[in-house]
Amino acid sequence: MTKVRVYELAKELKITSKELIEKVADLNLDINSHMSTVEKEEADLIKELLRTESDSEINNSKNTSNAEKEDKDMEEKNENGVIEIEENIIVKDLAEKLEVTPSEVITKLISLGIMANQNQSVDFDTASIIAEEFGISIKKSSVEEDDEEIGFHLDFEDDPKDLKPRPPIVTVMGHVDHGKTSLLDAIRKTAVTEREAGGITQHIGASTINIDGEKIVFLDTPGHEAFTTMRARGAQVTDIAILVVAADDGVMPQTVEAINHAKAANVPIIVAINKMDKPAANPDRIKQELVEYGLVPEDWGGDTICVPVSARNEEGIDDVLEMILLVAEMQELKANPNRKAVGIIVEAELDKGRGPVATVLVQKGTLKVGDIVVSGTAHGRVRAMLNDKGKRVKKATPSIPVMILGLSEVPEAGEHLYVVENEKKARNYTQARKEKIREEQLKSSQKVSLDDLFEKIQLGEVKELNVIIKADVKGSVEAVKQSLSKLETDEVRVNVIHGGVGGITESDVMLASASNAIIIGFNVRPTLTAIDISKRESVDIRTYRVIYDAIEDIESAMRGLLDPTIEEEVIGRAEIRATFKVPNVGMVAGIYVLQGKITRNSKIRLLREDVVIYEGDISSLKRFKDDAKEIQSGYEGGLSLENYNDIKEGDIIEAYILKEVER
Ligand SMILES: Nc1nc2c(ncn2[C@@H]2O[C@H](COP(=O)(O)OP(=O)(O)OP(=O)(O)O)[C@@H](O)[C@H]2O)c(=O)[nH]1
Repeated sequence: MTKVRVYELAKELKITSKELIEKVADLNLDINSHMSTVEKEEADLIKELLRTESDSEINNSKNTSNAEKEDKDMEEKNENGVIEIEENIIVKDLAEKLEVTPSEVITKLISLGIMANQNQSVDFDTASIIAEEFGISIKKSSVEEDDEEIGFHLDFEDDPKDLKPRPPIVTVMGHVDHGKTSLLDAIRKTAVTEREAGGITQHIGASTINIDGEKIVFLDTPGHEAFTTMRARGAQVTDIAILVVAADDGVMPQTVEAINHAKAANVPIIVAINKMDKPAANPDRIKQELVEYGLVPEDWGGDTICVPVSARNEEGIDDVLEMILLVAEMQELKANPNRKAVGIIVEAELDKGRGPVATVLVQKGTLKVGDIVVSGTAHGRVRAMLNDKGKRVKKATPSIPVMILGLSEVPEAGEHLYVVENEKKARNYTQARKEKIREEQLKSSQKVSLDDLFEKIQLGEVKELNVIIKADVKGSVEAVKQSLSKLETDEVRVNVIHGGVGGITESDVMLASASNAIIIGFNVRPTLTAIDISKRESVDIRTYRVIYDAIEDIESAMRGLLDPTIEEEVIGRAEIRATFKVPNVGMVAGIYVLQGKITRNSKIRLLREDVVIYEGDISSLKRFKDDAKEIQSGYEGGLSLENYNDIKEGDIIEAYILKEVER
């Protein structure tokens, strides 16, 4: 093996032999005079070592500012001072993480008998021994997946062996007045007495109750709206849905909506048959009705748990809680509490004194005071956390809701919250999110619409066309459902996910958005908020007067044969505030324009509770006594319809024009 004399090496390095011997004294190489020899391999390493040393001296003399250094410190270490490194790490990078020079690392490596230069990699075990030598602990960083959206590493899959059971998160849904709020109250009361310590419940959007040492988390906002809003943002927090049905009333439109929302989200349903104290209570009838919607009670051979309760008398509450725990157990709800936290915002607002506050349901990991977090375009350091009893807490484990203080702005409900390593990353993330939002506003959404259905089918992006049907009468809903289910081509089939009677509401639009569905209305119209939201969420709403037209449109769209058509554009809405009978004219409406404008030439629809009762033309439009071409929003006027007199106070006039559109 080739050997190299010390003096030759020193000469090459432009130092004296004595200096060389001093510099490598730590390496225990058994060299003491200029005539000593080292192996060629050792000589190379010494060269490397001394060169990197002089490099880093130059670097150090550049004098990094304190602020920069602090930033860097935060970047590398999490709050416990533990540094995360990958499975294999390049010596130079390891030195940087440990904040030492590469030569210091190489020296330690040589003393371990490992000959590696600064560009070679060492494995985790070696790195951890080296780190220990410098009094620093390191841990293996998990392989993180790209945050699909903007290429940030914010979340990662957990190793199944790290998962621990977590409490279930429950949402209470049901029809108006069937007792959702009362049931939640009764549950809280029961739980409070059982604990014997009555903390005053704070409204933070979700609450935790304790049953014999087991926790259950309830979302405070009953109803499926909040549930669907979150799902539309890609966040599913609910593990179990409690469907409240009043025993004296039965399955009602919102009960059906709730069933369909829960089914669309694949969330198990426990039915609470409420108001059992009422003489008219008839649980068997309720069960019969539930069967029609695919919920077959257990005692009838199905798998839907039905619990009779009286929220008013606090009866049956324990059974509900027991069933929740049972269903939760079957679901095997688990999360890894020992990692950077990921959560979902369930509520957020701007508090006058405290600034932006947000309630987070932790999904994975443990959220701690001091953590640096991002959520949508908001970021910040968690300054304080309050639990649902209003008590300050230092940490929150999976499923536990906490209100956090310290965000830069109010995040949106349904948005994810991630803990990140440092403020720099947090700022970069929110910046990227803001750019992404801008981009999204520019390009149209990916949601399905009849216009691009065929294209999406061809690209293989759509295999099922999800449809929501709303109509003025139940018969139409059924008729359309049946005709639509028959429409099927080789590539695509129609799937009616919800059908109901009444106008198209915000809740329908959110369900459509969450399920990538289109909405079809018969003789009904969307409410103003539903229109706004459909625009924001890019949900395609089609309204028809004749069932045949709808079937034909969808069929054509499925086959890519949708004609270039005439499309309507709604230009405004007005409310009828008074009606007058005018001799020789008929009924005249005193109107107030709510939105947009009404023009003399526009076509109109007369709506009563979002149901279309007449479609036609305007025969006269007036401002005070004069004929008017148009009336703008915020102004009053008079209007009469051509050949139609059945108008009432509170009716809505929707004005629209027809435009030819190219596809
Ligand atoms: N008799 C009887 N009445 C009940 C029971 N549960 C609720 N109620 C009554 O039913 C009415 C509606 O109850 P809520 O709890 O407000 O119903 P909800 O479903 O939350 O109603 P919304 O929030 O309006 O959708 C109230 O007058 C309650 O007092 C019950 O078990 N028995």
